Order: sequence, then C-alpha cells, then structure tokens
Amino acid sequence: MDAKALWQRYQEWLYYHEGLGLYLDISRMRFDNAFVESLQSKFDKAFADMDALEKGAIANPDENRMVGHYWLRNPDLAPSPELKQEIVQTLEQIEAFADQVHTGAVHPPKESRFTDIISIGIGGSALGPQFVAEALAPDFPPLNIHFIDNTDPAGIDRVLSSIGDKLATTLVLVISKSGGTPEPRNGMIEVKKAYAAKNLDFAKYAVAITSTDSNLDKVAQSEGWLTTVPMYDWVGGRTSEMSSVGLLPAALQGIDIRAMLDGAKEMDDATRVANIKNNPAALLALSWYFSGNGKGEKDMVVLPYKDSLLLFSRYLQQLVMESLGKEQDLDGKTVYQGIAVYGNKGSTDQHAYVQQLREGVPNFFATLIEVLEDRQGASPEIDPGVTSGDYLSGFLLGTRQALYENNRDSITVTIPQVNARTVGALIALYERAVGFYASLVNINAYHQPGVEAGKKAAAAILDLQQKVIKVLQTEKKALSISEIADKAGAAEQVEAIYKILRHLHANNRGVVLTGDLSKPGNLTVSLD
Ligand SMILES: O=P(O)(O)OC[C@H]1O[C@H](O)[C@H](O)[C@@H](O)[C@@H]1O
Repeated sequence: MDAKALWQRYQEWLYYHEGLGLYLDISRMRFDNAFVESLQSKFDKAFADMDALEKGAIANPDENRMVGHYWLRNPDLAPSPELKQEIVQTLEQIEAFADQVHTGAVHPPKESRFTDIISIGIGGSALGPQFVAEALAPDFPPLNIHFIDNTDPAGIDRVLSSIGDKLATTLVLVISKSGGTPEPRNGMIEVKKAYAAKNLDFAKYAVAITSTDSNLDKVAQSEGWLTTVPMYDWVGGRTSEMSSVGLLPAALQGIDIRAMLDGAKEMDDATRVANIKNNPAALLALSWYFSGNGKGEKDMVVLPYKDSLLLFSRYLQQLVMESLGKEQDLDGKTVYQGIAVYGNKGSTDQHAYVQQLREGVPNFFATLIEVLEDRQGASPEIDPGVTSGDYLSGFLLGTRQALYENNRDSITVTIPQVNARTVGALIALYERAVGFYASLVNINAYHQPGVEAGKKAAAAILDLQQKVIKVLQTEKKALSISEIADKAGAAEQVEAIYKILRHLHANNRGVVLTGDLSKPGNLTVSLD
C-alpha cells in the first residue's frame, strides 16, 4: 500500500474517544473489509454475550459465578440493590480508611503516622496494584508502597531490609481474594514474625483485603486486625484492580481512585456500543483475531513508550493469558487457545529484542502505547529545536514504520497523558477486549483450571518432603536416593525426592548428601 492509501486507511479506521482524548489506530493491521464482514456474526454474539454478562448472567459456568467488574465503576448497573449498596459502601470504606491513615486518625501504636505500606499478594492481587503504583503514585506519596508478591525468602528479606526501622510505621495489606493462596500466606507469616522480632503487635498494623469468611478473613477477625475490606466472588483476580484489591493501595498512596473509576466507566460506556468500528475494544479483539487467525498464532508484544507504564505488559500478561489460555472451548472441544503477551517499554527495548521483531521470526504483532504529553512543564532542548520527548516520539513512529515495511503489523494506542483517568480507561479497554475475544473464540475467559494443576503438584511435593524426612529420621542411617524413595512408598518420585534433598542440603536443613554430585544416583543421604 502506498503512502497515500495508508493515510486513507489510517483515517478510515482511526477511533477517537473525545472525553478521554484516546486514539486507537489499527490501520497497520493488514485485514480487509471482507475479513471484518466475516466476523460480523461472531461479533453480534459477542455483544449479546457481554450484555448478558453485564446484566448478571452466570458468565463463568464452571465456577457458577457472575462476572461483575463493570459494576464496580458504575454501581447502578449491579443486578440487585444489595450488590449496588455493597459496592458503594466498600468504596466509602476505602476512602474513609485512607483518609484516617493520612490524617493520623488511624496510626501505628507508638507513632503518629504510617509512612510505608507492605502489600502482600500475588497474581491478580499484586499485578494491578504494582502497575498502578508505578504509573500513578506521586513522587512523594503520603505512604511509600513495597510489594511482596512471591514466596521467595530473599525477596522477602529485600523488602524488609529496605524498610528497616520504619517497620514501626509500616502498614501491612494482605490481599488475597480466596484468602488461601500459599504465597501471600507465607509472606504474611514471615512479616508477622518480623514485627514480633521488633516487639511490634502485628495486628495493629495489618489490614486484610479478602472475601468474607475466607481463611484470611478469619485470621484477621480472630487476631483483631485494624480492618478488613471485602472482596467479592463476582470479581475475578485479574479484573480486580478497580475493586478493593487495587483501590485501597492506590488511595493510600494518594492516587485519585474516583478518577480511575471515572476513566474506566467512560471506557466501559464506549465499549458497550454494539458496532465494531465505533467500539475500541471490538477493534482490538478484531485485530487480535485477524493477526493470530483466531488461534493465537501470533504473540502480542506490548511496548509503552513511557517509563511509568512499564508494568502494563506484565499486567496484561495475566489479564490476557490467564483469561484466554484455555485447553477447551465452551462446547468441551479441545482448542488450545491463548495469546502470548510480553514486552517492557520503548525505546529501551529497541536496544534489546526489537532486532528480532524487525527481522526475525514474524510470530507477533506489536502494540505501541503512545503518550502525547512528554512531561509536566517545558523540556530543555537536546539539539536545536529538539527535545528528549521528540526522540521518544520519533523512535515510536520509526519502529511502527520499520515494522510495517517488513510486514510486521502493529496497533497504536495513544493517550494524552498518564493520569488516573487514562489508566482506568486503559484497564477497562483491555478487560473488555479480552471479553470480546473470548466470545469470538468461544471460551470461558473467567476461570483458570490450569493454575490449579500447578498448585496441586506443588502441594504434593511438600507432602513428599515430609515423608522423606520421616524416612531419614526413622532409618537413622545413610541411604541412597532410590532406597529413600522405596521406603517412602514413592519409587516413581525418585527424581523429585533427589531435588527435594538437594534443596534441603543447600540450605543447611540437616540433610547431608555425600558422594559425586554429578552422579545423583550414587549419592548417599543422611541427617547431620
Ligand atoms: O487473590 P488470591 O485468591 O490470593 O489469588 C491470587 C491469584 O492466584 C491464583 O492462582 C489465580 O490464578 C489468579 O487469578 C489469582 O489472581
């Protein structure tokens, strides 16, 4: 296509949202009108599915749950007055609590103000808060946030040592919708011990964000934590940024959560329009479908050209991959669906992997996120008449063009500025696009059966560890790994047993491996 035709195509497909100042450009995806027409009936169904979901249909059939994240930003849409009231009350509770912390009405036992937050959570209970903190927290927030989003002991140590003596003024948010995920539970127990080691009463520093009656809720109640903020079963973890999960940490950091909700609401209104061309989420879903042939054949590379949006790709990775990565469709047919998502930021990545994007295996489409405002205030000149922001913009445009010239497609999303409204809108845009795409390919976007398999396998390994230690304690002599496996009644698990023992040995946990470490089968194992 020559430059003039491309300019025409750009204008023909450009979506602009006036209220948000947001542009979506899919002109560099090489679909034609016949393709769009071929998807019309699938889209009719997607619009109808979405309408039913918003009215409270059981959109997550195997978990028998409603899917209601859209109600969070427009409680009037909630399917019952009780739900509406719950949403409104929780929001008020969040604002009141954040306010009390900011004014010092809620304060640590021996100090007048909280200064820091440790946010403990994983997956949907971490990625949204992390993304939003990076994107929106002011340079000098009322409270500095630190995240524990893993069960990595060294990672936990790092957070605790960076906080140091400020533990006495650190508020702890334990975020877990289910209240039973092992990683945040471990983080909570370790942090609790850190408070105890400094003679601080953990309960006076702790807040739970969890579903009513979850294990975490029960712990918080019985220990008398500062407060518990509810999370609802009709909000999925990966769409929970605008529930208590995301809003409480954001409010505590001084982020305008009403503006986030407003931006999302505005985008929700725009993505409710039952017309592909006038609906930005439909345009995204259409582009994804086109690129990957409705089978995820191409990866989504997300490149925000703005440092503060660095974590958007990580956030989207969960939203897209946990929602769309499914073995079976809604009819039980094996389909192996999904779209792989990765990316960091531009132009930084141009000096890393963009080489492959330009010239290597063409198994992706790019999503470039452009922010029109370079910075607050004027920019100094780098060269006469040229600023750093001009470079950033030039690199974005250049990459888009260079990719296109080599038959690599791209989408560009443009926002005027990174602020609470536009971030809320971006989150809502992608939530809806994922919902539409799931309808197009006929899968349940709202469950995650695959995650359970990994959790069960991990639990089985921890059980095995107990059995192995028992064998060593009972036998009281050096044994080979296969002898241990036999005595533990787990002969087929011999390799896992070797790895468990090697880990215990490396951490001075009383297990000694003797022999040639390159020949695991010849090692003997004893307790020291
Ligand atoms: O908030 P939680 O219940 O602790 O869940 C945290 C995360 O872990 C699970 O394994 C799910 O796969 C995620 O969707 C979820 O966000």
